[in-house]
Amino acid sequence: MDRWWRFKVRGLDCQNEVRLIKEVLVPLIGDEQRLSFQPKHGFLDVDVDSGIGVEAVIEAVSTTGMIAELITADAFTEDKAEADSCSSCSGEPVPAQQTLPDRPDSVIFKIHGMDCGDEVAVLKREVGPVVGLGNLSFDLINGRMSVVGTSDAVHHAGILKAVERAGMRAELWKDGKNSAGAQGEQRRRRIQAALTIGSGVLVATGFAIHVRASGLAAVLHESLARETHPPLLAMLAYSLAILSAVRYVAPKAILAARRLRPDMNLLMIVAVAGALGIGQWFEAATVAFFFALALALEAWSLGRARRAVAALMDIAPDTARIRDAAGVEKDVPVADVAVGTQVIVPPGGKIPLDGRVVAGTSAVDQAPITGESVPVTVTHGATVFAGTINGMGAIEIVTTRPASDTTLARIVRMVGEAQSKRAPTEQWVERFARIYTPVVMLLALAVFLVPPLLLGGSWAAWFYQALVLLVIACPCALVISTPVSIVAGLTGAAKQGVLVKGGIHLEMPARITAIAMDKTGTLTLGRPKVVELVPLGGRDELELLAIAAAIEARSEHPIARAILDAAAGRGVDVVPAKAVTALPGKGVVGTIGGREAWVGSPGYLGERLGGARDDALTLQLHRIAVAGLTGIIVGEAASVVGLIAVGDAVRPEARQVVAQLHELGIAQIVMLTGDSRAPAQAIGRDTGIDEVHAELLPEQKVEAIERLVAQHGLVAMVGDGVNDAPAMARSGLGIAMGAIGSDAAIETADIALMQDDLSRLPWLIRHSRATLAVIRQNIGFSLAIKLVFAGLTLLGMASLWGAIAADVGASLLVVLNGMRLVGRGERVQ
Ligand SMILES: Nc1ncnc2c1ncn2[C@@H]1O[C@H](COP(=O)(O)OP(=O)(O)OP(=O)(O)O)[C@@H](O)[C@H]1O
Ligand SMILES: [Zn+2]
Repeated sequence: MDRWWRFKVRGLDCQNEVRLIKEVLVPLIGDEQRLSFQPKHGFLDVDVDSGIGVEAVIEAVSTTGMIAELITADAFTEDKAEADSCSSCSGEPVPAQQTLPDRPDSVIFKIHGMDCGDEVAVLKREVGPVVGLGNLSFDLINGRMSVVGTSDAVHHAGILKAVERAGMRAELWKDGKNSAGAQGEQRRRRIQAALTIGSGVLVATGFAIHVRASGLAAVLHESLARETHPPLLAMLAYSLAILSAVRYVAPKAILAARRLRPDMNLLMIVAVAGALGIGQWFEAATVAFFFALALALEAWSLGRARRAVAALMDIAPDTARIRDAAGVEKDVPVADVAVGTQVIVPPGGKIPLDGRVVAGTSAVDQAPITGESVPVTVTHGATVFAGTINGMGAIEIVTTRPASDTTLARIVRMVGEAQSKRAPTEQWVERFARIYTPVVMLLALAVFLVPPLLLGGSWAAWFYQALVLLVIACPCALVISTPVSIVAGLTGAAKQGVLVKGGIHLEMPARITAIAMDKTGTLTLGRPKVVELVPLGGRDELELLAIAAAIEARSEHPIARAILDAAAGRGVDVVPAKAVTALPGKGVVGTIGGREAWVGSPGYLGERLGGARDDALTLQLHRIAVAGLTGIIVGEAASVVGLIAVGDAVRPEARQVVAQLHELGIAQIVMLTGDSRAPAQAIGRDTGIDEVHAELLPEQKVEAIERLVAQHGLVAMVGDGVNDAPAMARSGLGIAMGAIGSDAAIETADIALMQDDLSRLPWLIRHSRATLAVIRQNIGFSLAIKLVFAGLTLLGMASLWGAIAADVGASLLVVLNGMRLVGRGERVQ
């Protein structure tokens, strides 16, 4: 099996889809071994010898609603091409995952009534066939659904209809808070809340009348034997309570019944009807009320999570102060400010848009984005971000982004979308609930039939116990707890300047056993300086610098910047070289005055000189390496012009962070670098790194990651997200540092640390573990409550109202427990 077709499958991004594709393909080719998946990239590889044609694969995949596209007929050349293109590209690597709504050809709908994972599943079922499942993505927090590639109105109508079939209402998304739709949504929520409260009051009224007439014991479930009804007035109150409570439940229940997919709405309606059937008015009314309360609670908790994300967005002002053509200053809405507009930011004001400083100097507090409150000094040319707070100096900026696309707007959008990338525990809970509910329903049926038939129990009594079991079958607390905890965890992280791009990535840091770190810019500050100039072959220092700077003039490498700074510092006139080519991981070559010149690593020197040795040079290089510096060799044609020793300071927090990571149980911390062995090892010793891999070419970094993954399983790769993109993509979890100014880093990484500060790394691991702990507590607690009531029921000791009250109580507790994660970071610094 060495020849593969590789398909890019739109919509393939998690194990669920892998299963779907396997279901359709395995019967066609007979052997699962002939398929391999990389959900992270959306790749599906099919063995060429599996006896199936390309068309057949595409066709089969399309039946799942996803779209497969053949991208290459040979995985090996493709792998290499990918590594090459990423390592040699100087600027933007291809983002590993495209976030759907960023695509210009996508249309976004606001979906009214979409508040939980269930509804997303229904929408996928109804809308998926209309537009292709792969084109759909959901943002539960903001109630948004985006569809790729629908520009025509006919299609829109079809989508709106499909959403209606799913029992919800869609409208085109409009930015801005007060669209008619949002108001309608608010109105619906208010009505729902009012009906729920009304229902509660009516239950209490009915209860009071009922107790006065029949006594407390009779009301609370003692009256089964007697064929008495509550007083007429109490019956009226109970009926009204039930009607207002089921106003929003009944339509969903009917939908579920029609589709033969029993869900908790249907369950509740059946329980209420059953209780009425045996004359248990009080119980029927309490069940209806408490269930409405549980739904209101779910909507409220999601609303709170929504507001927490919206609060992030609110930190950017609505207006910007610009100077118009006549030179008059005026405030305009940020949405109307074009890119390239000059904006005035007063002292103490919030920066309205991303931009570059063109006048003034100030200290900017970036805490709203990075979570770090130490101000950053900005002057002419510095980049500033919407939502950050200007210090004491007035500055003027030229905007570089429209309001809808600022760094902050992207963060908010990504946190919103992160939610729809389901975490493993979330998927587990959903699968569990799908099995749990029907099983308990069957158990209820057994409880109803078995004791009266076989043991001579009373029909009415056991029918009642069966209803109790039906109520227990409702997985409310269980289903609500995980998404709420995850949204809270994502939001809490975002508030600390840690952008986690999916529920799935929020659980991973807790589980990693090894971390690979890039050296330059990650363990070191990434701002190398020229420490020493060693001219050789009769040249002087300035000649050496002039040649090196000429070659480096166009390079973006940190070493190039160091050399150019040194040249500028000594007043060297830099004439950029011609025909400059970067050799990733090795150096740079070009021509100066018609002669070839180069700058590069000792390894590259070896390549140039072939077998020839130069003892003086070797000695100098050794001396530089022992001092922990990086030796760069400058040459012209076949002769060496000199050496430049470059030093990059280790981050002050690096040592402590590595120690903390060890304490957290990360067994292996590995440094990957293109630099020479000696300086790399010096830094490794300084920081307490376990293992140093030096002199790696970019593609060797990828191989090193693959080896680590094979050895340790889940490995995180920490880098800058730009040069390290290929290695990050191969690791289980790509973490980019200092991402605030780099969109490429934000796009490629699974987790982006906005600040340029390593200490967020142990924080992230602790946060991830705290999130997992909360989720486990919640799952354990909800299941325990259910077990207790199931036991009580089998003993004939439970009551309907007790079961439902416990359910609602449990829901409330798990929601509150999950919400703790939003504010968690503020205490742990
Ligand atoms: N523009 C350049 N100028 C001079 N030397 C270079 C240049 N680019 C690469 N090199 C040489 O190649 C080596 C490896 O470069 P590479 O960019 O792979 O790693 P690095 O940035 O030094 O370290 P890290 O891998 O930790 O980021 C450098 O140490 C240097 O010796
Ligand atoms: Zn419930």
